[in-house]
Amino acid sequence: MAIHYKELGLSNTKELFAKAIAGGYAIPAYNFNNLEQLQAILQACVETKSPVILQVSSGARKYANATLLRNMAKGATEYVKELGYAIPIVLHLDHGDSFELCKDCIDNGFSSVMIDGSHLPYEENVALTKKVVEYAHKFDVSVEGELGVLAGVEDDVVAEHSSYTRPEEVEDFVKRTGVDSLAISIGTSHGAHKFKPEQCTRNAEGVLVPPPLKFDILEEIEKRIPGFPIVLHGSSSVPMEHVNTINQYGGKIDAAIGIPEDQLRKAAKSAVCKINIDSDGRLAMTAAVRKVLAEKPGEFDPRKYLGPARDVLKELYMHKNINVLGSAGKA
Ligand SMILES: O=C(CO)COP(=O)(O)O
Ligand SMILES: O=C[C@H](O)COP(=O)(O)O
Ligand SMILES: [Zn+2]
Ligand SMILES: [Zn+2]
Repeated sequence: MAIHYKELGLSNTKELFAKAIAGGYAIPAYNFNNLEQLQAILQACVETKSPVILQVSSGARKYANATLLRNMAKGATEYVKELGYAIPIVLHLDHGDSFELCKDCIDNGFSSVMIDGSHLPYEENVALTKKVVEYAHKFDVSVEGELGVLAGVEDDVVAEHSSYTRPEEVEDFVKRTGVDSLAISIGTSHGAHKFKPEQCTRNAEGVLVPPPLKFDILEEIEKRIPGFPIVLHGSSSVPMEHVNTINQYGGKIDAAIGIPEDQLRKAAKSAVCKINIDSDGRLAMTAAVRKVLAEKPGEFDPRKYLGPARDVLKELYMHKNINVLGSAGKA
């Protein structure tokens, strides 16, 4: 039996994106796979009064189970009320790769789906995206499409092979597919290794600074589809603090480089109204777990290491909402 997202108390992206573009901020899209990540996201967003997009990848869906996830999302809308403030919550499928997967999510309470046909030839991307939009819109579910390929996970080459979005395609794509938002490629990429050290310069403090995002392409896109909601994937900043903690306590993560916060702040002020962050949360949690386990080798109660990890994660998300995306106070 199908369940509509409104029965779960969720929102689609329509109004949230319109307000974010008009207000010059971006809505956080945070991935979750388990209870502690969900708690951290919701606590941070309630405390900062920020709307939130809960992102579920197909991998997360397999990991956590579709039925449990749907009930976690229902629980989320009740939990935020218990915490004292009913922020708008979107449940979004991240990187949907087929019509069937998108349909299954729509039938199971998702209020938004991404159909990622960016790796397909243009006409096939249009056809697949249009098919998802036609189904989704019958149920008032939002759809994110993508043009341009991000380096990294999307093409199996780490941070060197990307093809930027071609501005001359966006108007035709948006018109013919009917999508509600468009993910673009302007130099971000997935994971914790977005650039090679050789691509970076060093600032006065000796910190590696990667090449800037392609804001000229973003501007060109905005000119062609004024006021249309734009999405940035691969927007983790890879905080050195957490990478160093991981390495200090037995981990080994080399040459990790993310998107500097000032670049994201600049993007959030534009038509970019959804910013995807997953890796930073993974790093923060891993750092906290490693620290506790290293300092307390006798500890074997998962609450004693996942609890502190949840607190570090919450702090990270609060920082993003307040200081980077500008979504704090907008719920
Ligand atoms: O784009 C993302 C999820 O869709 C996450 O990107 P990061 O790997 O930079 O966190
Ligand atoms: O874009 C990818 C997201 O970070 C989700 O990653 P995942 O497929 O490992 O769950
Ligand atoms: Zn993609
Ligand atoms: Zn992504």
